[in-house]
Amino acid sequence: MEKIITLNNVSKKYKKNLLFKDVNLSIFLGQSIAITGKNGLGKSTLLKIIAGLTNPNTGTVKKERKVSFQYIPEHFPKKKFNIKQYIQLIGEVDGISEKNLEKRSKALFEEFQISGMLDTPLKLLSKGTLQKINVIQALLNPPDILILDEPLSGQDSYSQSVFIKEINKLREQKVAIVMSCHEKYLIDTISDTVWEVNDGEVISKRIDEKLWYILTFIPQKQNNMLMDACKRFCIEKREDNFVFKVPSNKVDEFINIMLKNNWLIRGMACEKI
Ligand SMILES: Nc1ncnc2c1ncn2[C@@H]1O[C@H](COP(=O)(O)OP(=O)(O)OP(=O)(O)O)[C@@H](O)[C@H]1O
Repeated sequence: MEKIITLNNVSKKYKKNLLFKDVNLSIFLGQSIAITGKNGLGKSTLLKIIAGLTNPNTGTVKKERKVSFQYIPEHFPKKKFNIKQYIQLIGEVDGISEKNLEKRSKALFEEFQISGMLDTPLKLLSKGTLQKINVIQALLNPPDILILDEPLSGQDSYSQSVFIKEINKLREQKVAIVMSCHEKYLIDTISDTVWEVNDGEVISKRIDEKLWYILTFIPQKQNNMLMDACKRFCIEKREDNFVFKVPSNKVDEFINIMLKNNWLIRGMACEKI
């Protein structure tokens, strides 16, 4: 993998508040990094440093070559434009041809189910819809590095699944993804590396351990039979509760099948082996 960004001894503090010290990390094309950590420890600040929007107090962020960035902030600047005008403007700034922009944005509007609200001014949209516009904006013209601050905040579960699908397409195109994130299942689905911000340090971990989900379901109808998919993963039955152990790469599909077959989800936990 080609290295594109190197952080050398990066430290950041606001007045006496030291967020992190001597961070030495690299970003590679095609890598997908999730920045985790408790609220207020510096995840957004680290993203801004990588994007060149905030300077570190000490250390350097070295670009190994010319790279294109797309930074998606957590909060959206509420402009006077409506959705369509805003996306057209972004297309012009990015130099996307009119025809291409029309085709690509139409498909994304449909996918994110916002085709019916294209004339709505941005200032009237909910936070979740604004996040969708943010993500569409990034997908229109994939950069070398896509930086996302809390990309799923406010998004409904359907949009989350569209987002996951689109981000995985970008990973296939070797876009580097760096996002701050609290949702464990999202990290598991789209990240290969976690940077954990804690106690003034940023620790990098590869996600190479296999993750399993322990899921508890009960059937809604007494006569509902265990279908093949669940027979494979069932590890225990406690009264009406069936406990399943499912590998992370199968968990979405498994939950969908169960819900379609009228099972109710009662519990979910994660374990590493
Ligand atoms: N421009 C600034 N001036 C002064 N302090 C700041 C500034 N930006 C951030 N901070 C402080 O730095 C700390 C880290 O903020 P940051 O937004 O990076 O955290 P975070 O981990 O992204 O938080 P969250 O999970 O809540 O989004 C916070 O205490 C915040 O108040």
